[in-house]
Amino acid sequence: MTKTKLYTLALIRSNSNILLGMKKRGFGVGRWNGFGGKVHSNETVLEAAKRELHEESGLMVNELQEAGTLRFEFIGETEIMEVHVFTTNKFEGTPTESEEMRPQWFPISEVPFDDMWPDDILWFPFLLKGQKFSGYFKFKGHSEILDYTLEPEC
Ligand SMILES: NNC(=O)c1cnc2ccc(F)cc2c1N
Repeated sequence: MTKTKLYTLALIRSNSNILLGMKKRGFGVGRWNGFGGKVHSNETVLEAAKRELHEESGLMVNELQEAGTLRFEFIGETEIMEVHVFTTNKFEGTPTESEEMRPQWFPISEVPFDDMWPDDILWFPFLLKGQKFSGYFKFKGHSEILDYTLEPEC
């Protein structure tokens, strides 16, 4: 019986740059990620996105734009990850390394897809165009996408 669990993912932009975090430990370690994590039972998805962003990067935001929704299935696991993706270019503070993440700005033209989750190169174009999206990815392990769907959402 599959169970869906809610997660957040925030991508922060500044002019022609995007902020990514090198995951220093745990799930996704060694990859450049957006900032996010699990949604707690006592908070909304938006509250969780703001909390996780601050915990992982030190940045504070008043508002986040909904960018899309991604669902991830991993072969052999019963949990479906439902990841709510947000973005903004309005933030306060300076990106600061945490125990989890080492933040770094990248020019949009130099996003290090080779060192990111393999789905990113597929949906980043929607994010960068401001086109909302919805995707589903079936993973075998953490690096092989067996199949996927990805479409624009109005
Ligand atoms: N910037 N992209 C991410 O942070 C990202 C992308 N894809 C994923 C797929 C499965 C998963 F468990 C996590 C991610 C993820 N953090």
